[in-house]
Amino acid sequence: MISVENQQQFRFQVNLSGMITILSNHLYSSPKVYVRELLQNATDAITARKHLDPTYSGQVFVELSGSKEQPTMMIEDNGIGLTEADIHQFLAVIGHSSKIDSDFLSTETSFIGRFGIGLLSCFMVSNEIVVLTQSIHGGPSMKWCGKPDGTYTIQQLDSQLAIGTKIFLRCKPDFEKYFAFEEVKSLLQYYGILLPYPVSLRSQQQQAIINAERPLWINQPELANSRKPEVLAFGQQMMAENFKDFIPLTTQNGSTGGIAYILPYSVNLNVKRSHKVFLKHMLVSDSADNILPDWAFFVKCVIWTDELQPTASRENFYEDEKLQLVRGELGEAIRHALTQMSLYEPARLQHIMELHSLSINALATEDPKFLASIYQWLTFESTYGNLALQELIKEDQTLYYTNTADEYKQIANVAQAQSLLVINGGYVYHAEILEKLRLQFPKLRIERLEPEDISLAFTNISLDERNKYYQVIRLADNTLQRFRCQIQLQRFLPSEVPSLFTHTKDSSTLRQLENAKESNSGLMSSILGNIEKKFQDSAYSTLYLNLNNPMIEQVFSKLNMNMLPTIFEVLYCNALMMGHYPMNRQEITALNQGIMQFISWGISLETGNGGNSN
Ligand SMILES: Nc1ncnc2c1ncn2[C@@H]1O[C@H](COP(=O)(O)OP(=O)(O)OP(=O)(O)O)[C@@H](O)[C@H]1O
Repeated sequence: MISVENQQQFRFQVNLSGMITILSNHLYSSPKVYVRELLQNATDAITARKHLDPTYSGQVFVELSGSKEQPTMMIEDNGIGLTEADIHQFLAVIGHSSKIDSDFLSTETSFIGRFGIGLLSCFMVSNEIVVLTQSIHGGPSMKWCGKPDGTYTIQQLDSQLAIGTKIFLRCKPDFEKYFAFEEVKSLLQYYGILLPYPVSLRSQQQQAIINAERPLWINQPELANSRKPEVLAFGQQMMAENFKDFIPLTTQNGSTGGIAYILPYSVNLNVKRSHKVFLKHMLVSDSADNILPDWAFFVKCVIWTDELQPTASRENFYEDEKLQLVRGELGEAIRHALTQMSLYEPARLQHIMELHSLSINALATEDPKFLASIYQWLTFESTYGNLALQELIKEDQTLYYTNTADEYKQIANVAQAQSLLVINGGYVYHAEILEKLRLQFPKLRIERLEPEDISLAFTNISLDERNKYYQVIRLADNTLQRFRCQIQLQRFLPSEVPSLFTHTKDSSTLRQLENAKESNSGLMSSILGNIEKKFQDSAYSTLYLNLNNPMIEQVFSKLNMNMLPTIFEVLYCNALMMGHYPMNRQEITALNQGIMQFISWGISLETGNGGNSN
């Protein structure tokens, strides 16, 4: 064993160029972010100076010069500057930031930077970073020169500079486009459009003011409603979408606010959420996906916040309690605005709901209060057409709804012809919403309709008819017994529908078990077989045959008894297909044999042999 006295301590060595490769390949989305990091540092330096003198007004100046082959950039701020000690402590130590205490995750800060790595992003576009700086705390002006191999030099300047910092970058070969005037201008605008102090850009030939006007409603989103054209134009500029409507957002403490622009087209639930977020006036992300509740996928937001913590890549925010609170409150602001619209601007709400029913429905299933305030405007497919619930309620009858689209398809024709109001609950969230409404508002008379309930609207055949067709009904029952299906001869509308298949819950379970058994073998199949036995006695389905239908009428009154078993089997299989029920092996075989039989009858008729053999 090595004794403690013999142990030697070493320091980790950092391979800076390796780290830069990691950062540029995995942390930063593009070399463009060097502009963001420089602008952020300048902003933080101005904020730090403002802490000492709140009346101080900051400014940032960017200059592009050098030759076409090797352009250079200089960014100058009149912020707090750095002393020689600051340089050694912060500029030259990777991962050390002057902007935060050691326990940075729990500390609130008025600065954007916090990780002490942002400046390294400049090495993506330059092989040298030169910093000239004069601290507000006095001391000589300093020059620091850092290289990507991890070496740096530091020297005192002979002359005294104005308080602030100038950073110089010389472009690496092949990165010239990141130093082009238009590119730098658009990057500065992209990140710095909302900065509260002037940012300007100059080259030998051109100059530009980056953030000429800062909208008034940025600090007071409630003002946005009275400046609609301006706010919509801002949305167009920010997100290149032709928005028509928006909802201003603020949280209770006022530290986060923004504009939720309503997307002018429908989107599906899986659409990528991407909101633009400004942190302390600087754009940090244009693809933040965790700042609003999931249901709010019908809005694209511009958010500004002073309180959230960005991740090191700046592309998203830490999932902490603060973010959860902010997300909840921003969601609440949208919900509140929609509820207010339901009271005072129903047409506006209706328009939004038509475009974004999926999102609104998702919210309605989550939130009973919201559901209560907007349910009248929810639109459903029904046997009376596509109508808002308030129209359907006016009909003054029970609102039946099916649980699935298949159930609806199966009974819609019949229900329609009998003026029965049935809603298709098969769309995403619809059955869930109707069930919630049923429990929340018993007065609305909403009922779940099982396919077997539809027979309530059928007319029984007369006693005479029953006697007349007794033999045929028995034969039909016997034929379909092997499918555990019973026959009901009734009259219903529309008369074009010859038959209708319905089944009980047990029968539905049994059908699923049978199908599962067919596609499994061995042990699994015998387990399923045992379960199946439990349902066999109670699992009956019903095939309603419609005596109003001329073909059924003929089947019962005119046909040769020999042909009937095949006809009933095919009618049964046809009704299954119409109801979109998967068929088992026995049923498919019956259908095949039936079709063959019909073909052979057809041929016999053609050749004059009659059509009554089997
Ligand atoms: N323009 C500037 N004025 C004054 N100090 C600066 C300036 N730019 C950089 N610094 C100093 O250099 C340090 C390192 O900067 P860097 O951008 O690497 O990290 P950061 O801004 O602290 O954190 P982050 O990595 O989150 O951006 C800063 O903490 C700050 O002390």
